[in-house]
This record gives sequence, structure tokens and C-alpha cells, in this order.
Amino acid sequence: MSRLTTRAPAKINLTLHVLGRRPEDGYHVLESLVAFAEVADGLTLDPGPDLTLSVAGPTAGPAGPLDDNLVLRAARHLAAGSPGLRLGAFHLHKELPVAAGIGGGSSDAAAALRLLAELNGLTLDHPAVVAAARATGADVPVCLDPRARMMRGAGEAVGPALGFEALPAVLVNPGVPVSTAPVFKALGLAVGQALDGAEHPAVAATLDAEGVLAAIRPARNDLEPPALTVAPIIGSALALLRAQGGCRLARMSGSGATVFALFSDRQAAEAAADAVRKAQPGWWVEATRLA
Ligand SMILES: C[C@@](CO)(OP(=O)(O)O)[C@H](O)COP(=O)(O)OP(=O)(O)OC[C@H]1O[C@@H](n2ccc(N)nc2=O)[C@H](O)[C@@H]1O
Ligand SMILES: Nc1ncnc2c1ncn2[C@@H]1O[C@H](COP(=O)(O)OP(=O)(O)O)[C@@H](O)[C@H]1O
Repeated sequence: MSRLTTRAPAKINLTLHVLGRRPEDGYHVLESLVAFAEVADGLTLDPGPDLTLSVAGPTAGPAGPLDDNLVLRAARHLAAGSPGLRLGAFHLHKELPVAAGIGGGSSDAAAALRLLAELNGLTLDHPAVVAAARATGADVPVCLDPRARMMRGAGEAVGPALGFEALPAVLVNPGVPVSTAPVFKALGLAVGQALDGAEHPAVAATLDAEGVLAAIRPARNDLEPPALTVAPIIGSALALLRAQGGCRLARMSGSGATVFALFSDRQAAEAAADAVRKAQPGWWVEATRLA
């Protein structure tokens, strides 16, 4: 079989409610509406006898040592659970900012599992594929089939694809890496503790873009306040997006520091992205659509 190719899109948490911290493993129980952007890393697999990885692209360095790369970790988990699995040489083109709340590494891991599943004739809901995704990271299951859906539990429970109308958006990362664990820690929840914030709104599959916006507006990202204490520059990024004409909603994704803003149309999003780039030439800024 010749080279297999896929894209690993940025994951955006349109909402992220923390319900508490579970006793089994101290992980936080979440309820999050997740969508995916057009901007992505690229992953290829050349089938062969050995599992290898090469990485290039603007954020290859910050992604860390090859041997720890989530692409290899996911592949090793799948190989361990699937004797005789066909493997090969992965090449990752790394575009997405790292430690950014957009799950770049998780999306790369999920992309690796997609390519190995394709090579080996496995479906994405095959128990070995699902187990490998869960073992690799909390965000990997939702990235396996990257379409907007609800994510629950610590990330292991993913709902059906919602298929809603794509939302014109701008993504902004202010250039400060933010690790996930310290942000959860800064929430200050004790193991076993529950939170009783307002319930997550229902998001129906049939909603148009206005409907999605209306549904998520009263929701929140509970990691935003603790992330702001870890990286106050997130506040500046949010303020800059909120000052742009046509900005309907601006919020942080995941544990930050990437923030997103929603617009009514692509033109308004492009204009806002241009203005943010002018104001902050060192920041990562992308006009995109989320679905
Ligand atoms: C916060 C979220 C929201 O989508 O995204 P990012 O900000 O990472 O993109 C995810 O829950 C992150 O998922 P992921 O980055 O895969 O997490 P993991 O590697 O499994 O865990 C990193 C650390 O985060 C904490 N963690 C993660 C998930 C969760 N539900 N509860 C937690 O407490 C744990 O301290 C864990 O050691
Ligand atoms: N393919 C990868 N891309 C990005 N980071 C990776 C990758 N593999 C391993 N990592 C490690 O995982 C950490 C979290 O990366 P990332 O997925 O970008 O975070 P986030 O989910 O917050 O956007 C990084 O600090 C990096 O050391």
C-alpha cells in the first residue's frame, strides 16, 4: 500500500464546564462542546516494517523529543493491543502552536490512529482503537473523528457528531505556552469535590450558526479564570478580539492560552484577523471556520 495522508485539525472547546474531580484518578469531570478548525498539522504514513517518526514545520521544535511524541505514543498503544499490527514511517508537519489549549498533540495522536486503522482495516470504533486513544490522552478520543460533538467524563465519553453549520471564527495564541496540569491545579478542587455551576445548555444537531451561538453564549469555559492567573496575557488577547467589529463572542479554548472569537461571516473574521495581526505581529492568528 502506498503513502496514507490525513490532517490533524486544531480542537476548539466552544464551552468547557468542570463538574468536579473524580475520586478514581483525580481527573476533572468535564462537559465540553468541541469543534474543529480548518487549520491543521499534516500527517503521512508510509507502510513498512518499523515504527518511525520524523517531524518538520514551524512548531516541530516546541513539540519536544521525537520519542515522546504523541504520534508514537498512540501507535505504541495500538500496537500493544493489536498483535501483528501493520506499522510504518510517520511524517508529521507541525503547524499548530504547542501547549496551546487546541489539542495539537492529541489531534496528531488521533490522526496516527486513523492512519493505522486505515492501513489495518480497523474501524474508528474498534475497541483496540478506542482503548489506544483513551490510553494516549484525555483529549484523544474526541479527536479520532474530528467533527463537532459533546465530550464528557474526563474526555473518554464522546457524543454523536452534531453536523452543525460551520462558524466563522478567529483563533489567537499570544505566544505563551501553557501546560494543562497547572491550570487544572489552579482551579483548586479537592479530589471527590463537585462543583454546581449552571447546567450546560443543550446543543441540537439541527442548529444553524445563529442557533449554536445562542446555545453556547450562556455557557462558559471554567478553566478561563485559573488560566488567567497562570498567563495574564490571555486577558489581553480576549480584550483585543472583543474590540474587533462584528465579534459576537470571545472565549478561551481548553486550558489556554489560545482564544477564539466568533463572527457572522468569513469577511468579518478575515478583517478582524488582519487587525489583530497588525496590533500584535508576534502572535499566531488564524481566520477559520469551526465545525
Ligand atoms: C483541557 C483540555 C480540554 O479539552 O484540553 P487542552 O487544554 O489540553 O487542549 C483537555 O481536557 C486536556 O486533555 P489532555 O491534554 O489530553 O490531557 P492529559 O494529557 O490526559 O492530562 C494532562 C493533565 O491534565 C489534567 N486533567 C486532564 C483532563 C481532565 N479531564 N482532568 C484533568 O485533571 C491531569 O492533571 C493530567 O495529568
Ligand atoms: N505531536 C505533538 N504536538 C505537540 N505537542 C506534543 C506532541 N507530542 C508530544 N507533545 C507534548 O505534549 C505537550 C502538550 O501539547 P499540545 O497537545 O500542543 O497541548 P494543548 O492540548 O494544550 O494544545 C507539549 O508540551 C509537548 O511536549
